[in-house]
Amino acid sequence: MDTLQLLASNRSFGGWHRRYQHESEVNGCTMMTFAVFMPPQASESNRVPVLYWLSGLTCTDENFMQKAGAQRIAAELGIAIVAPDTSPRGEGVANDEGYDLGQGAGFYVNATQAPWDRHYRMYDYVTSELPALIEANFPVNTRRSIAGHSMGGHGALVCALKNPDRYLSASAFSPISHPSQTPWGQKAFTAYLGDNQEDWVGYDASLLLRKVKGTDARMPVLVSQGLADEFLQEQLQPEALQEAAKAVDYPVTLELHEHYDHSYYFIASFIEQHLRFHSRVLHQSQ
Ligand SMILES: N[C@@H](CCC(=O)N[C@@H](CSC=O)C(=O)NCC(=O)O)C(=O)O
Repeated sequence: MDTLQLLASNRSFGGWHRRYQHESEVNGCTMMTFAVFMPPQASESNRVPVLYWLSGLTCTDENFMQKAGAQRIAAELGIAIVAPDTSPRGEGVANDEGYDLGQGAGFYVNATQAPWDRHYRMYDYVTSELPALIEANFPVNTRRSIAGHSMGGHGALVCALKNPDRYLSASAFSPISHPSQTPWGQKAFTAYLGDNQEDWVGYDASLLLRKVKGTDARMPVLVSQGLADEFLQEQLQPEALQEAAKAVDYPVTLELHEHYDHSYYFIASFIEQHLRFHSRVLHQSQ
């Protein structure tokens, strides 16, 4: 545990919410931050499964933990939740004036373009470095699922689709479903990955889905989308994901909810459903 610096500790529903800072090798950053909710069932003799949560633009590890209201159900279900920051941060880490690029907007990709390629390797961080750190330092097992919101909902889908051996299920609230065709995604991918759109394919969930072959491993995917979401048409386009899933017969369930917007009020309303969805798979006997 000596590589982890404890920033905060709060008792919550019989378990613990804790924030940590550590040095990230893949991001070349001394101040990566993440939060963990450890349910009361967790112990060295009862290691629990983990849901990784990826947040959206402008977020840190704190938005989900403070606003989603996930702890009560995670405590009941015996699931740990790990919420990383949305980018590397600190002096010397490239940034942009816009809220949708740079610190707070890492898009969960490995950047290939200067100046971003020095620190922005959030895909490797989320799929490899962070799980290894969590599994070495906390009473968890290797049963993992992944979920997120907006930029993070899309990140969760990409991480899951590219690593069907590492995750058992995936879910997303209001994901940026087809980022290579929508403004937030195009801005970020151009900066992080360059102008050649062929280099974007591996980070676009709708395009990745279309590459799934009949014999490839599949996992259950749940997507929740509010119909009053202010970003729905311009940025999110869940129909692209739905059509791609249909084309390759992938088990994606898209649920549309009237009157709900893009905010954490929506996430808080349906997080219990998402946690129970993941729990069924995470606790399935092996
Ligand atoms: N212009 C807004 C945009 C930021 C925003 O809406 N962020 C969402 C995620 S959007 C997609 O990734 C968010 O989760 N915000 C944090 C929160 O706690 O609600 C702005 O700058 O506010």
